[in-house]
Amino acid sequence: MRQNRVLGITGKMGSGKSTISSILAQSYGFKVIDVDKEYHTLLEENEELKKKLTDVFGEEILVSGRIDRNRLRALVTADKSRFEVLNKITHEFIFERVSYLVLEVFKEYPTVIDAALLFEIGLNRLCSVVWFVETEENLLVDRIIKRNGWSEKEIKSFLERQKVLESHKKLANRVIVNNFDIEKLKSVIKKYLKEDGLI
Ligand SMILES: CC(C)(COP(=O)(O)OP(=O)(O)OC[C@H]1O[C@@H](n2cnc3c(N)ncnc32)[C@H](O)[C@@H]1O)[C@@H](O)C(=O)NCCC(=O)NCCS
Ligand SMILES: Nc1ncnc2c1ncn2[C@@H]1O[C@H](COP(=O)(O)OP(=O)(O)OP(=O)(O)O)[C@@H](O)[C@H]1O
Repeated sequence: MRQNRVLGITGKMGSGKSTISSILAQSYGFKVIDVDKEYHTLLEENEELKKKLTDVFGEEILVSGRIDRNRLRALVTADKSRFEVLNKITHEFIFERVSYLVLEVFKEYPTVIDAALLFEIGLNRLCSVVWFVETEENLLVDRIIKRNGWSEKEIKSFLERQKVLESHKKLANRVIVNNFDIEKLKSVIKKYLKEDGLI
């Protein structure tokens, strides 16, 4: 299933995956698959997924017939086992969608898969190289508060869920440290792209 020039970028929420993906798109012509966005589209458009989620979590996750992610988030952050059920249902759909994009839609292009849960979902199987992005915890929480406006409880719940990602660091081909400014990040990206034969 492996292809050339499919770069997986993973790491915790707010670590800088999207920032790196944008640099790769703008400066090096990569196509970007933002897995969170693809999943949000699936929630809007995939009737089978919607039905499975409402069967399990109830009609209370719907607002005007659409899945409301705020309601879903409140429901699962309050209960770990529900988070696991949510993952089990959604990851199958996500894998199918991203595989289609990589293997069909973007097959002629260098492509980035941006996903916090790259290894959990098994998307690493589509990648030729995987980079793990790492940012100091206090910088990370500040950036998420600024960007998402979430409560500290919600952030902690997600970061707790993402502790498992630390063990994925050793599964990646590289660790990118993103504690510095954007210019530093750009120069590191250029170096690693060359070394990994991606440009
Ligand atoms: C919990 C939900 C409802 C929250 O939705 P919301 O729009 O508020 O957040 P969003 O989807 O933008 O995710 C925010 C951040 O949390 C990360 N994240 C999302 N789901 C999970 C999860 N199950 N475990 C750990 N981190 C997650 C995302 O990668 C992102 O960094 C939603 O994320 C969800 O249904 N997740 C399950 C599907 C999934 O695993 N998506 C991640 C694909 S990488
Ligand atoms: N080197 C940096 N210097 C300053 N700000 C940065 C740097 N890298 C990323 N940021 C900022 O930190 C925030 C989080 O970065 P980004 O959105 O790229 O993370 P992410 O890993 O894609 O997060 P998520 O998985 O939640 O989507 C953004 O507001 C981004 O602009």
